[in-house]
Amino acid sequence: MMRSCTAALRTLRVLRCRLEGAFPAARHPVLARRWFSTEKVIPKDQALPNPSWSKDLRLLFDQFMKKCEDGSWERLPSYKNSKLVKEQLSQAQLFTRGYEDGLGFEYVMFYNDDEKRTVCLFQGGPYLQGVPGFLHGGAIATMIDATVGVCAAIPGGIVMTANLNINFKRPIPLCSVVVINSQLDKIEGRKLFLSCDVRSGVDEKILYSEATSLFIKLDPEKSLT
Ligand SMILES: CCCCC/C=C\C/C=C\CCCCCCCC(=O)SCCNC(=O)CCNC(=O)[C@H](O)C(C)(C)COP(=O)(O)OP(=O)(O)OC[C@H]1O[C@@H](n2cnc3c(N)ncnc32)[C@H](O)[C@@H]1OP(=O)(O)O
Repeated sequence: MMRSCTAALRTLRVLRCRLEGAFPAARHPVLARRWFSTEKVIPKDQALPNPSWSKDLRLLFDQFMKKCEDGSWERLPSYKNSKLVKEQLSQAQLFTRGYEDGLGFEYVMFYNDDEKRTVCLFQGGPYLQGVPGFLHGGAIATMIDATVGVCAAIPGGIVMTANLNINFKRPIPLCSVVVINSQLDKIEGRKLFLSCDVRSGVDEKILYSEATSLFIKLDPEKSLT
């Protein structure tokens, strides 16, 4: 337990250094305060298997962890209640991480720096229902946004979604596992263009959705509000 906490803290410190390096956040007054508070962090990595994960999600997770062994891919940890926010926002947490295990968004992301790709393994739980038996389109859009967002933020620093275009081709059964595969296509000044597809987990035979997106690197001189 002690060892895993220390390892988690070390990973968090490394991630923070990487984010600080990648993000000129220190120069953006509002976001820097929110993201890089020096308050003690209480880590709970939710991007790790829990009992709600299906056999397919576990299998894909294990396959990607194998790909991490040679360093080409890395798993991106997630921290609930990680005190990345100041006191007035202490109730705030990442939208996708606000559910009990298995009920909402269960996912883990992996990043490949050489290929500028992010893959998200996602299992959408029963609280994400839209049409009975299927995932709500907003939940799918959320996970697409989160995946391409991470794919943009790692090379791009502090970015926000300016445009997200999704074609929903097939409905995604509730509680099934899908693979969201995103890549950075091009950078033009502050603009980052990304694309992604969503396919059925394990066999990847069913193409559920396709999306393109535009992320904009925030200009530290401009106010967000
Ligand atoms: C991504 C998160 C990083 C955080 C990482 C930290 C921890 C990781 C943990 C979790 C990660 C979770 C990831 C979640 C991702 C979720 C991301 C979001 O959902 S963001 C919320 C939704 N988006 C918004 O609310 C943005 C609202 N819009 C704006 O605030 C602004 O429009 C702007 C996007 C900031 C851009 O404004 P700005 O003034 O800076 O730029 P300009 O308007 O001057 O435009 C610059 C350039 O871009 C062109 N542009 C702008 N918008 C569009 C558009 N919609 N379509 C096409 N082109 C656009 C504009 O024309 C300019 O072009 P040019 O320079 O050629 O003239």
